[in-house]
Amino acid sequence: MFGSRDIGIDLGTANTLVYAKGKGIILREPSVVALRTDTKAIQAVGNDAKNMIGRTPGNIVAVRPMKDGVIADFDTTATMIKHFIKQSMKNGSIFSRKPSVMVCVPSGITAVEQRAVEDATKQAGAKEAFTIEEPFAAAIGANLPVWEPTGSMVVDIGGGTTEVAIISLGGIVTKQSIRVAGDEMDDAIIQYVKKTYNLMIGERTAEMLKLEIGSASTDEEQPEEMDIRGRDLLTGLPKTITVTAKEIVEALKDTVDTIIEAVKNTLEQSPPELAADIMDRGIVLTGGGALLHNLDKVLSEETNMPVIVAEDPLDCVAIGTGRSLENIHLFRAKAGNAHRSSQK
Ligand SMILES: Nc1ncnc2c1ncn2[C@@H]1O[C@H](COP(=O)(O)OP(=O)(O)OP(=O)(O)O)[C@@H](O)[C@H]1O
Repeated sequence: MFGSRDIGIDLGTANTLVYAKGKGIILREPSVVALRTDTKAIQAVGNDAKNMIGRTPGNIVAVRPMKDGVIADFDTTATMIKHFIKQSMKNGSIFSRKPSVMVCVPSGITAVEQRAVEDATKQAGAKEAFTIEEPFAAAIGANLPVWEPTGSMVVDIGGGTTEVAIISLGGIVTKQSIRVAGDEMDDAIIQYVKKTYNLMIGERTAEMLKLEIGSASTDEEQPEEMDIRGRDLLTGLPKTITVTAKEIVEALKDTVDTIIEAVKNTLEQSPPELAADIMDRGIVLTGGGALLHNLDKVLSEETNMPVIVAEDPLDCVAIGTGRSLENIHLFRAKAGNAHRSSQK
């Protein structure tokens, strides 16, 4: 049973979300931690820390401990998980007993890292902790019939990773995880502006360009252009330039092509029956990257499949993680099996 105080945590490379049954999303913060470089003491977590990115004095760094879709810095990740669990307990004031917690992790993490996330979650006050793979949680959150004998395909485009999976009968049949997603798009924009205009811009400006005028292909609906500020690499002085939507399409082309390639590869590995199911139901996009203008259209043209952007794509993983607790007995059984086989 999914108790009313149990929670699901989407431990994303860009954002961490906490979902509680009956309450919905009770916390949504960037996965960022600000630390002192000398003592490693935590200065800020979440929104407060994100505002410090690129603006910290020498003795403070704002880090994204999960930046590349894996846990790059475990201790900081553990501190972050604890901070968010404690904050949700305070916010929601719904935990009169210790909750069971399901944490969604990138599918590329190792068994050791998985165990470490579970330990950190327990240390933060959970009665029991489990992990779920990101594309599986995304599919549950997007209302796909994951437990049925029918093929569902989900493409979760987050900050650090794009996870593509075909699911049937409660399991992932075939999957691919690439470290190309929203962050890589921001990076591509930084490189484009640097090369074309000799202008250095920060990550946040690049992300703003992507959100405001970014697109996977050109069309009239998108705003035409946007003014941005950066540092002129020739003079060293601040400068403003105007970037057009067409230029951002060009900057994002390689990243978009890589994502399309991953989707095609996964489809190629799919058993034919499941491919036929997907043809009927369509490919479902989740994660913030799913919101890139025209990405669904381009992907549909390239695969000849219907492509649907899930409702609330940024929340699918968190919602699915929370809902998976309704089948907590299956996770308990799996954890028991893993424990027994490690003792053999
Ligand atoms: N409208 C939009 N257009 C394009 N990209 C967007 C849009 N809104 C958000 N994003 C991007 O989505 C990414 C964050 O998505 P999400 O919160 O799903 O990632 P995450 O779950 O934290 O990461 P991961 O799945 O890699 O662990 C960021 O790169 C952000 O810039």
